[in-house]
Amino acid sequence: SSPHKPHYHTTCLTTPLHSPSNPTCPLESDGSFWSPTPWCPTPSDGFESGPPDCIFTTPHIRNQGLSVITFPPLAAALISPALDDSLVPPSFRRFNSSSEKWKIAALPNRGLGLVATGSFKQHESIMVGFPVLIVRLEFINGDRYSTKNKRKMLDVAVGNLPPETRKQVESLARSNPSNKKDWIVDVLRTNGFGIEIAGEGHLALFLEGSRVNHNCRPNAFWRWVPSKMAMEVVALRGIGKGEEVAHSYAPLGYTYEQRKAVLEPWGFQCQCALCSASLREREIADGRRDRILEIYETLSKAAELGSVERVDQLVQETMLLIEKEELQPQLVEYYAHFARAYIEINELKKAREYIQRADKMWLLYGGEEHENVAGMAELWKLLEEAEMDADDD
Ligand SMILES: C[S@@+](CC[C@H](N)C(=O)[O-])C[C@H]1O[C@@H](n2cnc3c(N)ncnc32)[C@H](O)[C@@H]1O
Repeated sequence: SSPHKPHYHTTCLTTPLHSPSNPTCPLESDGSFWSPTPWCPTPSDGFESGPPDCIFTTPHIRNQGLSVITFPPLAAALISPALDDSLVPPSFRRFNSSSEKWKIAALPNRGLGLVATGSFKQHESIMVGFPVLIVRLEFINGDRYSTKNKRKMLDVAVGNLPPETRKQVESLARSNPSNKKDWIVDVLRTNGFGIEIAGEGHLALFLEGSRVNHNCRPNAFWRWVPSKMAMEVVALRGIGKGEEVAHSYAPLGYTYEQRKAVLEPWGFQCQCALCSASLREREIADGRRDRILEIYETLSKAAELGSVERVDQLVQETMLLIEKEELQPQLVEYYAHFARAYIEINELKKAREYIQRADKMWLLYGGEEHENVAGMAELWKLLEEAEMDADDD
């Protein structure tokens, strides 16, 4: 058989997404898959106690290779559902360049970015990308490793990648990082996407996906699809040919100051339309955003007081503010919140309607593997219990 063909047990392919590890999964020690053999620091490398983060590389996956620095069971949980390229549906393999409707182009004041070369409908998939480097967040941010050791391990992880991939990773480096020696940490901090593997935070680097710039009123969002080991950029609204595709690096709904604070690590002055609007316009937007949050908190109080009219009013006000601020993706959380309030005041028909809407939106935005499958199941259970109680009365 081909030396590049991964060896795997089919049981690994059914590893539940968020189970920390599958004891039948052989990947942790499977040298025929990881190449070179995974490397783990020991006390002689200055590493003290606890489970070490190891370096895993698979040089051929998805035609570009992947290096991972994390705990061994997490490396197995990351890769096992997505091991076999042939099991990945065509839409999740590398797009054939003739079918791509985007290009990477130079843009004023923000380096390179993604530009639509065709139009996209709302919720259409724009780009699918696979990670080339994934690093456990606490490996970078924590102090279990010295700066020197972190640098050494990151250099090895990148050095293990095929030359073409390595070159592309290097091209993501800024020309003026504050510390040139830590270029790869800088690349990860300014280009990495936060993903979770079995509940643990990691930074994932994508070659093309990392070129998507920030906009506070984005026309796109991205999601991590664990079973395909892929990130997908999806249109939030219709996008026309020639438009820049941008997502928000900051959580949607933040005020100007909050955005400024979270965007700080990227080291750029946000000049999106919302941030460079007049002070008056910014204050209006911030006022609405603050009010949305205030209602979120007030809603359960109104429900506690049992006032249906008040809950109705607050729900309507939130919907209006969300529309004005173009924060529709946030509705997914608000629908669930409205439903909880309506359950509390026994308005079960309304509660059911909002749970249905939340369910639909989670699927729309998060896909089948969205991060709140358990949360939604719990909400449905809550409703069904309330409905049974009501029937008993
Ligand atoms: C993930 S990269 C995006 C691709 C980047 N423009 C490039 O040329 O590789 C993030 C960096 O892009 C720049 N950037 C992204 N969005 C921006 C914006 N709205 N305004 C100015 N610079 C931006 C910043 O330098 C930021 O650190």
